[in-house]
Amino acid sequence: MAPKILRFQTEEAAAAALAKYISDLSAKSIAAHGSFSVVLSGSSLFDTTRKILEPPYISSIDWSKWLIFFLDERVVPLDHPDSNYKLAYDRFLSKVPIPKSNIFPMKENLSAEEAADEYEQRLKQLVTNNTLNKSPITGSAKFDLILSGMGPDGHVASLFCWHFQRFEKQKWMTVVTNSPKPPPLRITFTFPLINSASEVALVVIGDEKADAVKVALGEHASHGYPLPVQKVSPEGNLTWFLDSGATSRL
Ligand SMILES: O=C(O)[C@H](O)[C@@H](O)[C@H](O)[C@H](O)COP(=O)(O)O
Repeated sequence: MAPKILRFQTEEAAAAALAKYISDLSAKSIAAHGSFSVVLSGSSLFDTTRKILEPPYISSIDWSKWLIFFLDERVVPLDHPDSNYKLAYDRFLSKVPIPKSNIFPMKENLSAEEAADEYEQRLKQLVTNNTLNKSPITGSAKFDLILSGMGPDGHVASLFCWHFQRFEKQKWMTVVTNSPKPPPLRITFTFPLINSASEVALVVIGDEKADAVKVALGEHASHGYPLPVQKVSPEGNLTWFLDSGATSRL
């Protein structure tokens, strides 16, 4: 399906639209199957998700039905300043009544390979016991929503331009040992898992993202050696949330 490209004059307007989009999807998913599975990336995403913590959403959303997963994680303890879990907890999860048992961080104190395998097995188990939906096309977990940022180089999750992990076809999770964005050791969803989702929102704010947005969405969008973000093509819907900085080169 063609992506929906939402352009906003200001980051404030993008944040307001993102909060409504998340809230609507939460209500729709809970009505359809009793839960809302949400995958979070890291970094600046939590600036733009801030309005979900404000009225009316903070009290209208049924937080008890949310299930939280992590798109990528740095291989550090969960209370380390570099941890995506810690960032999500500090900026978002600690402020809403999502039951702790509904939050699925990657395991600490394992090697990167062990932690990636363990997370993949845990996701498979959650599909088997019907906690997570399953894609009828790929057989992968089918998340209700993946909320992802994009790096200035067009990376998503920890899938980077010149790294082989972006071509993974089988595994749901993989390891990156030399991330150009520090820290270097990471665990990440692969494209087969990302693209099995019902909805992916790409939240891209600021003019340092404008070049990659131009490559991905511009009139002469490159198809030669696509940026990782250009490989985001979910079974369901893809929605871009962009501010005027990010679209300044379109
Ligand atoms: O581990 C991380 O850093 C993130 O999960 C990563 O994939 C992030 O979404 C992009 O790097 C964009 O980050 P910014 O929004 O800060 O540019």
